[in-house]
Amino acid sequence: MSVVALVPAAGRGVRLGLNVPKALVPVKGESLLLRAVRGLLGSDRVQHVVVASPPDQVEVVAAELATLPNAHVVPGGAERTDSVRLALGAVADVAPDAHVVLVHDAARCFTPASVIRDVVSAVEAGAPAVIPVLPVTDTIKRVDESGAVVETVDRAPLRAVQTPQGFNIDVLRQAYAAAGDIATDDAGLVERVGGKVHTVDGHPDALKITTAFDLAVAEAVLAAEESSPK
Ligand SMILES: Nc1ccn([C@@H]2O[C@H](COP(=O)(O)OP(=O)(O)OP(=O)(O)O)[C@@H](O)[C@H]2O)c(=O)n1
Ligand SMILES: C[C@](O)(CO)[C@H](O)COP(=O)(O)O
Repeated sequence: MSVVALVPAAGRGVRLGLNVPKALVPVKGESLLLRAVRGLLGSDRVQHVVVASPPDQVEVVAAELATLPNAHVVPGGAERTDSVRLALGAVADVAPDAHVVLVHDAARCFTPASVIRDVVSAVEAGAPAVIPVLPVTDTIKRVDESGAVVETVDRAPLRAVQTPQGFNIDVLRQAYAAAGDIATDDAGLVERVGGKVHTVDGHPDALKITTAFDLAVAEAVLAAEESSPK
């Protein structure tokens, strides 16, 4: 029985604005993708990784990951949902004994190993779906079409969702078989088919790099890690 991670990495990174697929953007000389895949395999709880690459960059992405054992590359799709679906389709060949599947954004490459392990452990303990979450720290308002505030939302029960999201593989296959349209959140697809989604603690370092500001934050995180004593 093995754990396989799917890494959607086929996004264009439009909001980052560097004219290169975001997964291939380097931070201190190493791409987000290389860091994300190495983090998964280095957690010691993930045996195989299937990366969904920009379709026109499959060879580039394969070369980027050539030093990592058990990293496999497939062409991704137009939307994140398509990329995850294509990677999920490759699991039967890559890891036929997989019982747990993680879905982890390449853009969350600084996720600590402890979060990856906690997600895998919770699925192995019997949860059909598990997501890492953080409390919402901002004040949240609901507004109308004109932008006027309708109410102040109670943030106590709200959580911001990170990856890796973990699933019993049969549950994720069932959720994707039923998914008709675009959904950026895999656990949301499980909810739609009536599956229970559990949470574990996320981590601030698992931020999704979307904008230039996020990239600057990630560089600061890395610099802090490198300067902290082991
Ligand atoms: N067609 C797509 C779109 C996104 N992703 C991946 O899904 C993750 C989350 O998407 P996001 O952060 O929105 O990335 P981009 O789509 O690249 O960003 P943008 O919308 O700014 O272009 C990323 O790892 C991205 O590579 C993917 O595999 N296939
Ligand atoms: C899965 C996810 O990372 C959870 O925050 C997120 O939903 C990815 O897609 P999005 O386009 O950034 O919403």
